[in-house]
Amino acid sequence: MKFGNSPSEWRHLLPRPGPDSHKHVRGRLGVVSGGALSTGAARLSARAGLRVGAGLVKVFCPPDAAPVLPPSLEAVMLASFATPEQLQALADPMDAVVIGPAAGLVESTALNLAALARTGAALVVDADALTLFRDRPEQLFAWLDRDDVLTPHEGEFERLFPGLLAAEGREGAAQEAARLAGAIVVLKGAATVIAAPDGRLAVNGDGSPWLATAGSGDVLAGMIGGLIAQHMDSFDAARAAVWIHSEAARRFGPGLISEDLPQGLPAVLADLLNGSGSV
Ligand SMILES: NC(=O)C1=CN([C@@H]2O[C@H](COP(=O)(O)OP(=O)(O)OC[C@H]3O[C@@H](n4cnc5c(N)ncnc54)[C@H](O)[C@@H]3O)[C@@H](O)[C@H]2O)[C@@H](O)CC1
Ligand SMILES: Nc1ncnc2c1ncn2[C@@H]1O[C@H](COP(=O)(O)OP(=O)(O)O)[C@@H](O)[C@H]1O
Repeated sequence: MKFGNSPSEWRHLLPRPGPDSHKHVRGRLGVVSGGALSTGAARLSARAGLRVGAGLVKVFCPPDAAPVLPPSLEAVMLASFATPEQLQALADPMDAVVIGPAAGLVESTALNLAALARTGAALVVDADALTLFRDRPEQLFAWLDRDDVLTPHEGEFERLFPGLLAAEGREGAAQEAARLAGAIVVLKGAATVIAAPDGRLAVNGDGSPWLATAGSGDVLAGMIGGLIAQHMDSFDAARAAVWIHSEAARRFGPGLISEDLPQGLPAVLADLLNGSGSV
C-alpha cells in the first residue's frame, strides 16, 4: 500500500504525554556512542530523541569516551560498557536503541548490534552499523525484527543491496530491501522513501536541501528512535520523523547545521499537536 507523507496521514498518531505520565512511561531511548574521538554523532541523536519526546535518553559509551561526554550531556544520561554483554544489560530496559552513528567500522560494532538484538528494544541502525555489513548483509538481516529500522543514504544502501537501486529505482528498491532485511528501510535523499516488509510504502517529497550537512542523518536516527520509544509503530515513526526533520530544516533555512535541528523540533511539534501554524 503506497502512502504520500502529509501530516494528515500520521499526526493523530504522534505521542503526547498523558496526565499520569512519568519519564519511564513516556519512552526510553538508548544511543550507542563511538569512542572518545567520535562522540558527536551520538550526542546529536540523543538530543533529537529527547526533543521528539522520549522521556528518558541514555547514551551508552565505551570506557574511553566516559570522561569526554558528561560536559556536553545535561538531560541525557550516560552509562559506560566494556563488553557487548554489558551493553545488552544496559539496553535491556530500553524501548528503542540507535546504533551506528560514528560507531566505527570495527568488529565490536557488529558484536554490539548482535547484543542489542537480544534485547526487547527496537533498533534504529544507521551509518557505520550499515556499512560494516557491506560483505555480509545476511548477517545483519538475521539479527533484525520487523519493528527495527535501517536508515541508509544511497551510498550505504548500495553497500547492503548492490545493484538494487539501478535495477528497481528508489521506490522498488526500498520495498525489496525491506522485504530482504525483514525490517523498515528508510532510503534517505531529496525524496526519502520509507518501506516496510509488509508492503507499506511512503514517499516524502518535501525534503529540504539545507539538510545536506554533516550529522543531519544522526539527528534523524535519534528522532525515529525517540518516536518508536514512545510506542509509535516503526513505519509511522519513520515517516513522521522524516517529515518533521525536513520541516525543521525548511523553517531554519540558510546556515543550518545539525545542532540546530533538535532545537527546531518544538515549534514543528507544537503546530502538529495543536493543529495550528503552517501545518
Ligand atoms: N558529528 C559527527 O560526529 C558526525 C559523524 N559522522 C560519522 O563519521 C563517520 C564517517 O562518515 P562518512 O560521511 O565519511 O561516511 P559515509 O558512509 O556517509 O560516506 C562515505 C562515502 O559514501 C558516499 N556517500 C556518502 N553519502 C552519500 C549519499 N548520500 N549518496 C551516495 N553516496 C554517498 C561518498 O562516496 C562518501 O565519500 C561515520 O561513522 C559517521 O557516522 C557523520 O555522521 C557526520 C557527523
Ligand atoms: N539535497 C537534499 N534534499 C533533501 N534532503 C537531503 C538532501 N541531502 C541530504 N538530505 C537529508 O539529510 C540527511 C543526511 O543523512 P546522512 O547522509 O546520513 O548524513 P550524516 O551521515 O552526515 O548524518 C538525510 O535525512 C537526507 O534525506
